[in-house]
Amino acid sequence: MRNNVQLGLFLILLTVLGVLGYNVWLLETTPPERSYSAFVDDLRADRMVAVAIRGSEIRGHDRGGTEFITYSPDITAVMPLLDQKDVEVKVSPPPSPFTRVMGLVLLSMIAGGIWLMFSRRSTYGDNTIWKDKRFQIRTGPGETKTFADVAGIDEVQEELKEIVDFLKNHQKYNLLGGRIPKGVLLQGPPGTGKTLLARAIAGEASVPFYSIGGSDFVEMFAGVGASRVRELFGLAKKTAPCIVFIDEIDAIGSRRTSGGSNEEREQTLNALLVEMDGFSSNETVILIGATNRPDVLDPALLRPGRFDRQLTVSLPNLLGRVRILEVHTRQVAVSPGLNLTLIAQGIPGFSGADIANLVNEAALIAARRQKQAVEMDDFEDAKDKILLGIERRNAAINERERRVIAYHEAGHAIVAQLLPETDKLHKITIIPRGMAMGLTQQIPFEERYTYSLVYLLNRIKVLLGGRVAEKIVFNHLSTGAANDIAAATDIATRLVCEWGMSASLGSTVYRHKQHQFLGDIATRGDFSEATAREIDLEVRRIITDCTEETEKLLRSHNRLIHELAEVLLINETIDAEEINIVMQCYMSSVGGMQPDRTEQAVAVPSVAAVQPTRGIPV
Ligand SMILES: Nc1ncnc2c1ncn2[C@@H]1O[C@H](COP(=O)(O)OP(=O)(O)OP(=O)(O)O)[C@@H](O)[C@H]1O
Ligand SMILES: [Zn+2]
Repeated sequence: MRNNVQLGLFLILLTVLGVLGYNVWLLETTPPERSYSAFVDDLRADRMVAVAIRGSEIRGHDRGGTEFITYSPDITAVMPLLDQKDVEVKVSPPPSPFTRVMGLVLLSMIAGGIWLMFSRRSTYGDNTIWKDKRFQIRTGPGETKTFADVAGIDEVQEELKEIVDFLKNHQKYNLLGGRIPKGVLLQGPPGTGKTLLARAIAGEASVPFYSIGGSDFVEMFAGVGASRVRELFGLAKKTAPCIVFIDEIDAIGSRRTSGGSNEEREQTLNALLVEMDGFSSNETVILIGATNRPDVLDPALLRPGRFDRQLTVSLPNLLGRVRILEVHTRQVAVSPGLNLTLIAQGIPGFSGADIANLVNEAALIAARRQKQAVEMDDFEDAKDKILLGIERRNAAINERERRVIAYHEAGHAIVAQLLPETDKLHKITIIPRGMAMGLTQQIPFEERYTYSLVYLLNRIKVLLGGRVAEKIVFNHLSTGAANDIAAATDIATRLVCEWGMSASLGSTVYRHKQHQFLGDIATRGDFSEATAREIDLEVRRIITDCTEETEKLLRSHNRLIHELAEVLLINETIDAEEINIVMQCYMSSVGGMQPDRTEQAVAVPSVAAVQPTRGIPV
């Protein structure tokens, strides 16, 4: 891949240099232009020595030795004058259309050549064995990934070790008559390492690896996909034991419809099923399919003897993220002070691919800063860049708006700091980034799978804290809190409808109209109009109560809002340590008041669906 890119760049450079060189040469060889009338005047005044005529172009030099070029509307008109003045005349034929066409043809051939080289070799480099542009298979003993490159998904990896053993010792299994599994379906969110796992299996077992995207099978023409399936498996069987990996298998494997709307895809799927049933156990071809949408797969694919192993690859937890960070920081120079656990804590919800990207981005930032090794602040900045977009330091924000933002963020931060069971504050900034004008970031301290009612209510209050602070200080409402309010409403709604935490509505699930529930969008029809009203009222009550409590809390710490906002206005970004200093100064001035941590936590199961706290944009 890298070689191709280099080659491509080299070719582009060559072309650019060529074009530049040609232009310079043209400039050098083209004498300064003289107007036609000036030329005729010179001719009449006997100042011409010799001219060369080509088409309408006249080049020549005068008695002073100066060269020039001019263009004549009608050469025959100047000929008598040239004759009369005894100027030496050379005539050559104008460039024929043929030469022009040849030039064009040559140029397009060069361009076409470059394009061909790119399109043929770009995706899979030297391992590509089918050079059809749309349909590429990568194979090769060159598979260098191993299980050492995969981290954070140990259970899945453990299951797959067995497959490696099948591939390595297939004779043993064949002798014993055991049936080797034919297909493994890896399902899970994007970027969690499904492709990587498949490659690592091939690498561990040192067998050929054929990789193809599901959508590559589906063509405009009926029958093409099916024949490609046969071709692929024909090839695989010849080189068994081997692994065939089909990414996005849902593109061909989704449920067949009775309407017969997509015949081509069905033919392809049928061919795949036939092939899977077809290969016998002494041809150890293991098919690995990957999908993020297992729910749409045709049940026929999941029957025993086909994809009989189904493994879920989920997003890594805290420890998993640390391990993945370890894998990816192996190739970069990192400073000894790097705390991977701290980094992993700050990136809940990141997939393996996100982490790989983060490490790369941090390394780039460190390089830009001329550092010898990647440090914590490089990671911090890389994370912000990925999560929130780039800093917009030059965004035109007037002074009053800046103040509003500072007080808004201070409001979020103070509520988070004063209430119990809230996520730890990580950073506050009033530098606009991406869509956000300012930001208060919190880090969930430990991996949370369940959330208490207190946590959820306090999270709503933290979200509302920005707007409430604005109201207290400026006595106005602004649109800056739109996202906060949406997030707060969402939590309140789910609290009532999904988690059965409302006192008046009780522990009942209400499939609320806007909520995606267990995969399908439920409609309001699941409960009565009266209940719907009650839900609305209850959600509103929660938000109103939380707003009132937040306001009470912030009003009683009015001075703290001003202090924190002033620090923010000066420093723009402050981290956890600095926030603590401001808090401590304030606390000791008011007599060591401690946050009230007496409320009782109520554990609630299965609330993992709450989005990880990724910061609260204004
Ligand atoms: N568990 C992991 N350990 C180490 N690296 C990982 C892991 N998961 C993902 N990565 C990194 O992310 C890259 C992309 O992951 P991969 O393509 O395997 O994800 P995927 O699950 O197949 O995604 P998709 O569903 O989008 O195809 C890998 O090449 C690797 O660098
Ligand atoms: Zn906000």
